[in-house]
Amino acid sequence: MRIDVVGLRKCYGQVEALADVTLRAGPGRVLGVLGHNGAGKTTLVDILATRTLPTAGTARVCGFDVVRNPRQVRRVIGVTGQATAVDGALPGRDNLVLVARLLGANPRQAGDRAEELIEAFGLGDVAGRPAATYSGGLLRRLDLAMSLVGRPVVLFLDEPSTGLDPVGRTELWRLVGDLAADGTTVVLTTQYLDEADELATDVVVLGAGRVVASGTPAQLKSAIGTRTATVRFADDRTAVSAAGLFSRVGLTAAPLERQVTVSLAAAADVTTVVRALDTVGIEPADLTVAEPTLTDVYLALHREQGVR
Ligand SMILES: Nc1ncnc2c1ncn2[C@@H]1O[C@H](COP(=O)(O)OP(=O)(O)OP(=O)(O)O)[C@@H](O)[C@H]1O
Repeated sequence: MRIDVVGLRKCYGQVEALADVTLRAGPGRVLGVLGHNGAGKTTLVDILATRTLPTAGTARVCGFDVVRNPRQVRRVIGVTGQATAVDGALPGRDNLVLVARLLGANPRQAGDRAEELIEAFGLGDVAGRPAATYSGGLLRRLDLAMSLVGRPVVLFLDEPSTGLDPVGRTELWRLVGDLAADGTTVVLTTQYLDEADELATDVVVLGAGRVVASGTPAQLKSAIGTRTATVRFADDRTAVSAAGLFSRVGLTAAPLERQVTVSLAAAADVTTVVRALDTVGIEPADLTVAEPTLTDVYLALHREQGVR
């Protein structure tokens, strides 16, 4: 296992940031760590990245215990996120060379590694410019490249696409997907559920320092999420009366202008919707069924368990 956490607990004075967290991740997995502000995501990553010590429990990265072997842990991990490691006054190339030198490479090796990453991350045109002149997307790419200089096998990514435009996000997601395909284990902490939906092979949802749900996105969606049917009508008035009808037959329905969204919980399926309309002779203009997203899963957990 690349990441092996058992019964992890962390207290900051009276605050119990992590109560009892157990999780694992192997090579090539992208572990999405989700949870509200204060759920314990940063604390978990800080312990795994040896920035803070746990109060109890064990955490191993590539078999190295974070408390007993922090130096070995640091040698196999990369940390990236808010572009804090980038020196804006230096060109992108020099930032990469600097990191390589800090990791012990000689000038020639450092230059070679910088060129490899410049090429892999499409930074060739801007590598000679001070990083302060980069757009948000370029800066994120440089930050990610810098975290990969030492060829980490475990990479911690903190909200990697914050502030990126849709093209930048898609590009960054592709780069992360490629890393995982090459065997890197990625731990992704994010508030963006679509990001986790796109990237994560496994998800843990933290709530008040505990794991409140875990599994692959597909498992979570089928266990917790609810499919929805969206029915469109000719006009607002029909939509409102259809919504009332759905409620009377026990369906949860929300009208919005000419559209009604019906949640297809365990017992209900799309035929219940169609039959209900049929009994009163209402013709829908259109009907679509959508599979649940991670956002639906998260909101359901929030309702059921008060995930915070
Ligand atoms: N250095 C610290 N001293 C005291 N309390 C802390 C410290 N760091 C974190 N906490 C508390 O521990 C809890 C977990 O915080 P943590 O930052 O791990 O959550 P998070 O899920 O990363 O939140 P966010 O999404 O806001 O980053 C919170 O109640 C927080 O206030």
